[in-house]
Amino acid sequence: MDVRQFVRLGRKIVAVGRNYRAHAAELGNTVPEQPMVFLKPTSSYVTQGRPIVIPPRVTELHHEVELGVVIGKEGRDIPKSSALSHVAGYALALDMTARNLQNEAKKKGHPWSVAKGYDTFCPVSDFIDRDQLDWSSCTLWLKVDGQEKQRGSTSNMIFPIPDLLAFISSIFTLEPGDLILTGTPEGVGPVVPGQTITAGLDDFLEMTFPVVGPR
Ligand SMILES: CC(=O)CC(=O)C(=O)O
Ligand SMILES: [Mg+2]
Repeated sequence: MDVRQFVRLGRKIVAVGRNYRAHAAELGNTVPEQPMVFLKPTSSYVTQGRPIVIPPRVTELHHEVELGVVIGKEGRDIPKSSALSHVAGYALALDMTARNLQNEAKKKGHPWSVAKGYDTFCPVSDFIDRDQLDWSSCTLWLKVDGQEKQRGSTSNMIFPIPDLLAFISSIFTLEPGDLILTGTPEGVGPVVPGQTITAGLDDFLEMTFPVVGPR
């Protein structure tokens, strides 16, 4: 299985919010008592070689670098103890967020689908086989025009991957090709047309996406 397959197969993108204390704090949010889950459409996928597009209504587009978990085996009500056997591998992903629209939605108690769901709002790296990565302690980093904005270790997740898969599969059947976004560490911030985002996992993987304005 490689990234083309999970993008093609990808039935769901299930994202988790506020899974790092320092990120919840930087946006003035409380830490959730159970994983906070939302969906992004698979039409938001974009792979390297294509740009992230800022839509006209979006006045503040934020980067959120996240570890993505690619599901390899179907499961429902998966116990934590066997959750990792459902993982085919990983991908680095950006949960691009229209923060102005998310802030409006939060005030009104509306869902985040619009703020999180535009085309190109889920840039992803190549697929990483599960044997190649220690998911429990890898470093996610992100630079804008070469300047570091985010750096955090997956060891700081409030809900680690087995807990996330157990919780999410109590709601949705997890299917091969699903991508789980595991939340972002601190340092989120805006990007504007003309900038370039580079993000990586330790010095093991790197991906680059230019940012462009409305088309
Ligand atoms: C405030 C958010 O957008 C939550 C989120 O997506 C996260 O990664 O945390
Ligand atoms: Mg996020």
